[in-house]
Amino acid sequence: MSTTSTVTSAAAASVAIPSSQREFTCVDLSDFDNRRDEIIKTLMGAATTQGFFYVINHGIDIEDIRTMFQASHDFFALDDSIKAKYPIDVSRNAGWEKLAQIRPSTGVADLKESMQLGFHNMEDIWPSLEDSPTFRPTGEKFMLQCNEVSTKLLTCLALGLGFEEDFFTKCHDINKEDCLNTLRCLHYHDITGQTFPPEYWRAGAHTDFDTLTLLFQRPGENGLEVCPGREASTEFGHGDSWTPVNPQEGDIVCNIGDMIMRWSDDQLKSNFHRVRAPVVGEYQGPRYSIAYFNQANKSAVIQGRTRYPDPITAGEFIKQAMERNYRALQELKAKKEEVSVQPTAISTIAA
Ligand SMILES: O=C(O)CCC(=O)C(=O)O
Ligand SMILES: [Fe+2]
Repeated sequence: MSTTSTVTSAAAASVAIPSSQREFTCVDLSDFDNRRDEIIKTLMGAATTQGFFYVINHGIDIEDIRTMFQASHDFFALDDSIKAKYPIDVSRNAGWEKLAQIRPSTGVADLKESMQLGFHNMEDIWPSLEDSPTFRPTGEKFMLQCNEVSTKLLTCLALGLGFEEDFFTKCHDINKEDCLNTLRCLHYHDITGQTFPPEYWRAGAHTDFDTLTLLFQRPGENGLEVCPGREASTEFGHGDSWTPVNPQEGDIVCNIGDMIMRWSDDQLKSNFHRVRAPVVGEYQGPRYSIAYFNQANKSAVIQGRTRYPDPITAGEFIKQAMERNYRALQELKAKKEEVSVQPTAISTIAA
């Protein structure tokens, strides 16, 4: 398989991967209060270039991460008829979906299922203790832990950009009803022995709509790749150089999202990333990952200082991003009649 061919079609083959090795910065959060200036420097270096970095010594115990993965695994192991009791509600960006997220970079559904969880208005979406005894208590604890790490990072990003230290954290207030922070548990199905058409990915190339994503993955379950540089020269970066992101167990992979890229007048970089569908001969077993998306509260006003001085609420920002996605899918459908694109509400789920 060629690793140098240039693929420019939106439905680029997941097997033709121009790839390169890049080093990702490690942001060490240990001794946070005393090392804050050093942390800000390292973090800003990574966030203003690759937009992807590892966070270590973040304070979440590795056993807590394993416990969360186990709870996620156990939830996804339930029969679909049980999971379907908690269907995705796009207006709340919460609930369960399977083979339903279609991205404009592929035009076909990601090979995955996911369960999204928010902090408020979730009573009918958290799986009952009868259906899944561990999922809710484990998930709620884990979300608080992710929020603590996010608070440290958002504080450093605010200071690094020359804002007051609580500039971002006060807009990501999990105690407010309109908080949009979300935990997404992901399960990429076992595809052992299967070969898919080239446009199929576990997660098609995309940027996240949010401010900051914390991503957890398990050892040996790789596949995440990043294409640093929004200036990616081909459509969705498909023909550009992608780098595998393979963290050590317990490290958090963090990435900058579109919302904070605009807020920072493009200083912080939200970059394309994707998850490959492994091919026969590689490990094609299941892959589990967990993403915690920080998004500013719905009513928070995002206003840049130079390039994007026009104010926009976070709610409106996300609505516009979803509409852009929807339009892009419609255009793709019109352009490629042979690609079966059925944009449903789920095709617009955030990030
Ligand atoms: O599963 C992964 O590693 C990445 C998932 C992702 O990028 C997303 O859900 O936005
Ligand atoms: Fe993502």
